[in-house]
Amino acid sequence: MTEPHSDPAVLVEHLHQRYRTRVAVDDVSLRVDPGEILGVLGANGAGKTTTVELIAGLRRRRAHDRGTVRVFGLDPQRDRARLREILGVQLQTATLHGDLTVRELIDLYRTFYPNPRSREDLLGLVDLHDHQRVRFDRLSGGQQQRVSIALALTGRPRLVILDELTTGLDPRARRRMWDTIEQIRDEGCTVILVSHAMDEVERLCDRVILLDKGRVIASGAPTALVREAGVTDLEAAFVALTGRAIELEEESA
Ligand SMILES: Nc1ncnc2c1ncn2[C@@H]1O[C@H](COP(=O)(O)OP(=O)(O)OP(=O)(O)O)[C@@H](O)[C@H]1O
Repeated sequence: MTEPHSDPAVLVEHLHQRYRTRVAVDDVSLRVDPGEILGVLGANGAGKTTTVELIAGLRRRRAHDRGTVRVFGLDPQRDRARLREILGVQLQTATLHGDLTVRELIDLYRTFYPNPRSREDLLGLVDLHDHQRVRFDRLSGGQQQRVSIALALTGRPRLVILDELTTGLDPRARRRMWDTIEQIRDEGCTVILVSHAMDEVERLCDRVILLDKGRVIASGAPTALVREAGVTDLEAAFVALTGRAIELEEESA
């Protein structure tokens, strides 16, 4: 592979994160180039959420947590305010004001950014025009998830981090979200996608990293990983590389 020439969107070097005695992230290094979609794969407990939350500046680092993270040159710990202007995050545990309607939530988020997407645009991206006057806490789980994706995209982020983009969405909504991700990538947005869904990763991701017990055990284009593992699809490559199916819980250390 030739060396990319542009400055990286995300550069992670020798990242470690420990919770008491448990090592969650163990010497992870990765690079995401502008406009790329990077997939982060791994079994439950592999360290995916910890890694992306460190990139997003959402986990506190202590002196013994080694390694560096840069997002468009910013340090997520030190440059929080500037990072917030260029980063959109949809996380597994989004906590939103449940008593606001979809429309009110979007309008609220639009006030946080200097050049937000229009409400109409956001409702269209996640196909929620018909539910804009419904309170968030009255929506189905899948609809709530689509709202959190819209909110992540409100500020026209340069980097968006999506944790379990389409888990729990019906097939039509999944395809719609895939189109949305391709659309924002075409607009120049860089995407990190944490996923267990191999069809989604194969369709969307330029490259993937495979985490196992906090370490990167493989990385590359989905087709290259499949070829290297000598199998026919990414799911089989995952099993060949980790020795287990992606749905299985990692045993506690
Ligand atoms: N706040 C925390 N305190 C203590 N341990 C934690 C904490 N967050 C994560 N861990 C542990 O760190 C390890 C990595 O967790 P993480 O949530 O990053 O994994 P994951 O790959 O995102 O898993 P999943 O697919 O289940 O979301 C796990 O062993 C988990 O139990």
